[in-house]
Amino acid sequence: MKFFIDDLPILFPYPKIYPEQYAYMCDVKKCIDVGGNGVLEMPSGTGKTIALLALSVAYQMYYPEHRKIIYCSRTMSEIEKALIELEKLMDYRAKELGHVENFRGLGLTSRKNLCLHPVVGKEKKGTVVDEMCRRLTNGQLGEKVRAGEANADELCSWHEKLYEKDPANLIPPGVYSFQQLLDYCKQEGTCPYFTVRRMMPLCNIVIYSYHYIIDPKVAVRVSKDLSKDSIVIFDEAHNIDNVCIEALSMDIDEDMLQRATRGANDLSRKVDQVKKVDSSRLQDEYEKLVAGLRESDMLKESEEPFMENPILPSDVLQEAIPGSIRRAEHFISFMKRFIEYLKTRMKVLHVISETPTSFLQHLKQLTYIDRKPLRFCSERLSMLVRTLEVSDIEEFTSLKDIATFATLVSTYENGFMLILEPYETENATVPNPILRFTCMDASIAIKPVFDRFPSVVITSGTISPLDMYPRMLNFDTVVQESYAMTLDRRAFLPLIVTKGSDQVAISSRFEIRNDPSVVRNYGTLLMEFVKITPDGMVVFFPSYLYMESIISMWQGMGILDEVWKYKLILVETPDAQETALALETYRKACLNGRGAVLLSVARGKVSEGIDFDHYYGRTVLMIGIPFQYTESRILKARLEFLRDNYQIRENDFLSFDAMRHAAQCLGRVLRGKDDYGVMVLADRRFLRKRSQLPKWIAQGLLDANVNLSTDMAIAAAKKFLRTAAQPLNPKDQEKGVSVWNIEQLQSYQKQQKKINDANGLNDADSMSDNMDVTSENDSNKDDHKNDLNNNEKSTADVIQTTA
Ligand SMILES: Nc1ncnc2c1ncn2[C@@H]1O[C@H](COP(=O)(O)OP(=O)(O)OP(=O)(O)O)[C@@H](O)[C@H]1O
Ligand code: SF4
Repeated sequence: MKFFIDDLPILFPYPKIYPEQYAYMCDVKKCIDVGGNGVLEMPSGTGKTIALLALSVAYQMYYPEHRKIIYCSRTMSEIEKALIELEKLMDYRAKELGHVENFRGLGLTSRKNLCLHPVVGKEKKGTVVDEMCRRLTNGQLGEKVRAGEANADELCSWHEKLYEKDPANLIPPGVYSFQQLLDYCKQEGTCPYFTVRRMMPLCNIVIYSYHYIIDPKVAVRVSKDLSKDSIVIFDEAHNIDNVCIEALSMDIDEDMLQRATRGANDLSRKVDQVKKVDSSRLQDEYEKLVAGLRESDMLKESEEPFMENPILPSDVLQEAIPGSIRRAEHFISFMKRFIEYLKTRMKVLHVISETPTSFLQHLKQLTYIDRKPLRFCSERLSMLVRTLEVSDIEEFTSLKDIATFATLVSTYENGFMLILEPYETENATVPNPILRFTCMDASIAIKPVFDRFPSVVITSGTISPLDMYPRMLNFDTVVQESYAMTLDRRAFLPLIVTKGSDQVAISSRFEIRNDPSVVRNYGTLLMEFVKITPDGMVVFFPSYLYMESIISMWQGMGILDEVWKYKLILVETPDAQETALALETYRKACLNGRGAVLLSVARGKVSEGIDFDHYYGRTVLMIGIPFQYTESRILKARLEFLRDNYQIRENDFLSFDAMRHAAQCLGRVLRGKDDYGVMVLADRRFLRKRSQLPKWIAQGLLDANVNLSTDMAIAAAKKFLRTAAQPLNPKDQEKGVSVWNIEQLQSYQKQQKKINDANGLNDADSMSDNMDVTSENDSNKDDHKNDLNNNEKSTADVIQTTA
């Protein structure tokens, strides 16, 4: 279908468009036009991806600036999905335009997923693959090989092959899904990972994970050459604040310190060896440092440093490396002293929470280590590894982590905290200390993105309340919208169940969550829903610990035996492979008619990106509200920070966070307009939190369907499932309610134009007013009284799951 938004011709690869897609595209265009940021919440399964791609590609190809598109998503499967949609779009454009455009669209994922090396590619851990690859692509070694001084076998041939190709055309124009990229590179004998990395400045669109643009350690290497007028899109951005925080946080444990000591000793031995064989190398490095040269001045173009500076480029000191760490042996003993200091700090048996400033003061008192040289630790270590021409860099991973920590702790002050936890759990008696350097301010890591790129669109199916993101991430918006879902039939049935059939209130509140009557009522709810749900059903718990305890209680009550009669029971575990196996079995059981119920946790892998479309998910049951573990010290520190600095109250944040994850779980079962499903919110407290649901879910929640008991919910769901299972009437679609053909779209546009002319507005402006779109400001005026008391203690592993 071809249509215009203002003067921009859009080629849309489907014969029909959903009204919300059109409204969404108008708003995205508005953001790009005025060079501002947008926060947009679009219902699940309403074709957000293709709407974003169709609009941004049209924009890029039509206007002379040809602004590059940076599309960031969350998981590899989502990136792959976007690449496939992009391919579909470009095929359609070629058909409509009568020629294939000169367009290159590539996706980037980690080396682990793209490596073709027969040995490295088999490694399971991403960090190991990265380190091994760095050794095989070492720029210094490459030079020696080319000069005939080293054996070519020590390098990766897939990487070396790239040097034989035209650097401006390592891969011909086109859109490549990951599979197509791998196939092409296999055929050419080139490395897919570096093909994409090197072609990024020449791509029209790059689709990759947020980390590549947010995490300074990666962004400086991968995204530094992207042009400044690029259009940046963060899709599935409901967790973006956590990604920002993780980028600048790190944990140190005793094992890491031991390995760092070994690394420092090895490095020391290497220095001695080099001194004996070729002392001029170290002297040369020293002289360069005295002359004020920095690592960036010494690296050759094709060379990558051993480690990137973990801090934001704007925070890197533009000064010479301090004299005290210029000599290799001085630097190593400096690092050793720092590691020993950390080891003594770890011996404390009570929790310590301190600011970076007080940590540095204490460090100085005990060891005379100054802040300044600490700031240069990561760069200095990277230079030394280069000078020593070390190739077994895996040995120094922990030392690298300690250098990263040194640089971070000495650079950042506000918005950061150090928390030393001597015991893993509250009841543990054997110490297992962890020193956590935690960032509490998500706006720090994302600031360079907002500073550098004029248009940043943050979007997801669940980011209510929308004004929370601009506050937490500290940016201004030009558009902030939440779209309702247009439907020509009821496609989903949200139900709030607050009590069992015996009228006992149900809730996962800490005080009552293990009460046998509550557990039994939750069990009965599950049992009854299992009986009436066809095929697949997904159940979400607030945490692994609660899930385990409730499952064992259900087992004792005979509930699981009853469930078993109707469906296969599968459970998500923290182990990714086990969960993948459970999911595979689940799908098989849904396909062959046995039906299955998957017990999983909110914030877990299943809730964050697995789609249960059609018969894979007809009911989603949310047992309790997935609040974070409020006793976590990191969370407490962050809450305090948000309150003091961004005036976000603790309870507002906790309930926003819980509800975004609950909504994310609910959205799993509705994957398109022809899909249907029941969404059960089983907790008394959902009554008060109702207004915090995304607009599209709240819109489907009728007053008659809140505050239900189990039997009432079952009656409502039974009726709904019976009606929704009837075949779709194609005539319904022709009414122009939930889909528009071109005539319906044009007639809508004409009507809009008339209204606009009368009001003196432009098309896009009025779209929101007429599309049942709300500004979040008025949809979330909820009172969040006494919430802290109600917030629950779940488990620390919820936090781990999130990480
Ligand atoms: N106008 C349309 N007509 C028919 N199918 C469409 C249309 N737009 C999108 N689709 C299809 O609908 C499906 C769902 O789209 P998509 O996965 O992009 O949804 P989404 O909004 O990104 O969902 P989520 O954000 O929850 O992942 C896709 O298979 C897509 O190809
Ligand atoms: S260069 Fe490419 S193929 Fe070679 S080890 Fe690294 S990721 Fe693997």
